[in-house]
Amino acid sequence: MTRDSLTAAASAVGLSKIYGEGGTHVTALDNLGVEFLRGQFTAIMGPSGSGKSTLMHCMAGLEPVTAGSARIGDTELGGLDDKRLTTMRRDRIGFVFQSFNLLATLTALENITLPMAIAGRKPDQAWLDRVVAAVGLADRLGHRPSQLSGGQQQRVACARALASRPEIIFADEPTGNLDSRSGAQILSFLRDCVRDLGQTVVMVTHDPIAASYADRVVFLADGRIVDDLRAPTADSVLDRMRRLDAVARTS
Ligand SMILES: Nc1ncnc2c1ncn2[C@@H]1O[C@H](COP(=O)(O)OP(=O)(O)OP(=O)(O)O)[C@@H](O)[C@H]1O
Repeated sequence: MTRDSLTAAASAVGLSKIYGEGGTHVTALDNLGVEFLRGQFTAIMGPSGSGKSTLMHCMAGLEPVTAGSARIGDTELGGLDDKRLTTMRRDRIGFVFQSFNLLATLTALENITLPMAIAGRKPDQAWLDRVVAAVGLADRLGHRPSQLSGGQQQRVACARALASRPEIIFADEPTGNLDSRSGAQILSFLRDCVRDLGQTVVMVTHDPIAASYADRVVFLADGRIVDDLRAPTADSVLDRMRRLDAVARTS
């Protein structure tokens, strides 16, 4: 079986998102189609305002779509009421944001296990040990966020996203607030989770080096997918960005 014959962890068909109405409306996503395959690390790139965050928010059920379909696995998000959407996000999706969103009063371990505690689920201890070892935080589990560096805090946020073995992790510029060394640790970690643990990760980034950790880069412009690059390197990503920029300036 080739990787491309794997099933989609998330998919969009004819996805449109329009903010506002009448003369002030903004078309953030324009009849977009995409599949994010299981066990792959996909980066989403594109100029500011091209719709990257909107795409991720619609795919994660954080924003309602205006038209078309957004699915997690076989589940059509448009068909879920608020309660089912909340449960689906909690049970099937992991999130990593630019601001780490950790609770200041909880320890690293409590932050990691909080979503499962809220869901009333017991963590799989062997898996949790593996995740904690993979993020290299075994000796920091009793620390509170203020006692951790930015990179360590983001590693806690990654471990929290992974703890419940979600079907897909959405990461919105996870290295945006980190120095390059801490950023490289997070990116290596996400890549290893995909390669070694079979995790599916979709990450928005502006950084060609960050994108080069992915298996695939999807480029957005004006709410549409305009390019799709496999096995990216920082150079090949930069090259595509320059080409797309040149096309945008002449059109
Ligand atoms: N809540 C909102 N209300 C109105 N317009 C919005 C809203 N959120 C986003 N937009 C608009 O939708 C378009 C796409 O925004 P989005 O944040 O998805 O882009 P992006 O590619 O993630 O940008 P950036 O790289 O700057 O974060 C932009 O024109 C933006 O101004």
